Amino acid sequence: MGKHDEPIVLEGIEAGKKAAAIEAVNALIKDGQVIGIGSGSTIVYAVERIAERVAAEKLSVQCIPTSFQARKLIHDNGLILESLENCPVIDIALDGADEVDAELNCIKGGGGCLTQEKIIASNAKDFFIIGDTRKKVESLGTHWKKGVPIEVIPMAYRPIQLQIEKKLGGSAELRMAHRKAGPVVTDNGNLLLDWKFQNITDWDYVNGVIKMIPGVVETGLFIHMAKAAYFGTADGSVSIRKSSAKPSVNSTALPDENGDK
Ligand SMILES: O=C(CO)[C@H](O)[C@H](O)COP(=O)(O)O
Repeated sequence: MGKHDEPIVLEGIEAGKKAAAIEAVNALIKDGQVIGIGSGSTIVYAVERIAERVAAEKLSVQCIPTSFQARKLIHDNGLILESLENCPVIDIALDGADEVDAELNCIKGGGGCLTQEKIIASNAKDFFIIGDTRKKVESLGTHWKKGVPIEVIPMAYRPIQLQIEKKLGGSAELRMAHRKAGPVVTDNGNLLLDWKFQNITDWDYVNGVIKMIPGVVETGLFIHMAKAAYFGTADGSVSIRKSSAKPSVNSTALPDENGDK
């Protein structure tokens, strides 16, 4: 690929993110909902579309952020900012992902916001992923080579690194900041390890092992949490990967292959 090709490729990826975000917001957002707002670059397109629909259709929705970035996004788009204190039950959470496997298990936390993202997703009646088609894989780790993000209490980062490597192999690297000396510090004042793994098939087991290590706050493994994932391509087409799990009573109806509910 020549250097002049790169902007075209990037434009295509952005077009895919935007297509997925718009399709999901059009299909899933309804008047009166409490909405969990994820973090990253794809969610920006979703929030912009929610704001457009709120203005055009006079929708009344309340938004709960998963990060400093999401909080500012909600504010900057003129949407109503809420909290889990006031709205402990969320109707729907929308978020990006770093990778999504065939069972809708996700790696999240590339942007370092995994803990609040998981709190919001786990308190939502339905959790949906949006992303460009690079994120759609059969098994985790196919394209995403940066590892599983893990948020840890600062004083414990070194023993946690050693325990993960001893119990599960691979390498757990402390995430370092760019344009600031030292490590990345999360919105919660903690540090991040990126665990580079090999040959993992049982993600539920792995998630449990990591979570049991004292000092681990949360992992970026979102196992059996998402109801569906919307993947967009550069030409604007969107495919939906749905969970095979039985929907809950309050669950949002999904379009079928023809786009019908
Ligand atoms: O988990 C996340 C942040 O913690 C993001 O949702 C994930 O990294 C995907 O980001 P993007 O939409 O920029 O590809």
